[in-house]
Amino acid sequence: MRIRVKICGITRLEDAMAAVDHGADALGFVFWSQSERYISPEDAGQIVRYLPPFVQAVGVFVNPDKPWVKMASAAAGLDMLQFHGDETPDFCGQFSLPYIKAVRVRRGLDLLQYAQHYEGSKGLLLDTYTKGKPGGTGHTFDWKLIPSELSLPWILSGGLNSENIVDAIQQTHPLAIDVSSGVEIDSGIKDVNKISAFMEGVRSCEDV
Ligand SMILES: O=C(O)c1ccccc1NCC(=O)[C@H](O)[C@H](O)COP(=O)(O)O
Repeated sequence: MRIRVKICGITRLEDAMAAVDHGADALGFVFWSQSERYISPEDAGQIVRYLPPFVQAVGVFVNPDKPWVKMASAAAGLDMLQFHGDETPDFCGQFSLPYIKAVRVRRGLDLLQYAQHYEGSKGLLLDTYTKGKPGGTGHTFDWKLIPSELSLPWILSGGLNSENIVDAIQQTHPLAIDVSSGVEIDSGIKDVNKISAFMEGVRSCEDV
C-alpha cells in the first residue's frame, strides 16, 4: 500500500517544490508565531498557489482563536487544518474544512478514548511529548504505545528521518507519515537530499 507523506514546516517555495517533486502528498504551514517554522498566512498563500492539484495544503495551529483560523485558511488557501493544542472537537470542527488532531503520545494517555473524543476528525497525528514544545521536536516517542485498534486513521510523526524511517514503518505500519526537522538543515529550511533520502526510505517499504 502507498504510504501518504506530509512534509511540515514549509517556509520556502523551493522546499515546497522539492517536496512535491519527491512525491509528498501534503505540505504543512505552521501558523503558530512561537515556532521557528512560523510562516505568515499571506506568505504561505504565495507558496500554495504554485502547488499542483491533489497536493494538500495543511495549516498547523496551536490554541488559535477562531478569527485567526478563518483568516489563515482564506489567505493561505488551505485544504486541511491540524490542531496541536487543547482545542476541543467542537472548536476544531467549526471551519468547514477537514481537520487532523495532533496528540502527544505518552504513557498514561488513553489514545482509544482520545480517538473517540475526536471522532469528527480525519485522523490523529501521533507526535512526541516534550514539555513546552507542541510540535516539531525532532524526537521519536515509544512506538509500542500505539494501540493496535484505534478507531480513527492515524499518522506517525515525531523525530522521523531517513535513518529511522524504515524501522518506524516496519514497526508501526502507518497509513501516513509526517516529517519536519528530519528533512531540515536548519529550522524551517529543508534539504533536498534529506527529502530524497527520506522518501526513498518510505517507498522502499511499500508493497509493489
Ligand atoms: O514544527 C513546528 O515548529 C511546530 C510547532 C508547533 C506545533 C506544531 C509544529 N509542527 C507540526 C508538525 O506536523 C511536525 O511535522 C511534527 O510535529 C513532527 O515534527 P518533527 O519531530 O520535527 O519531525
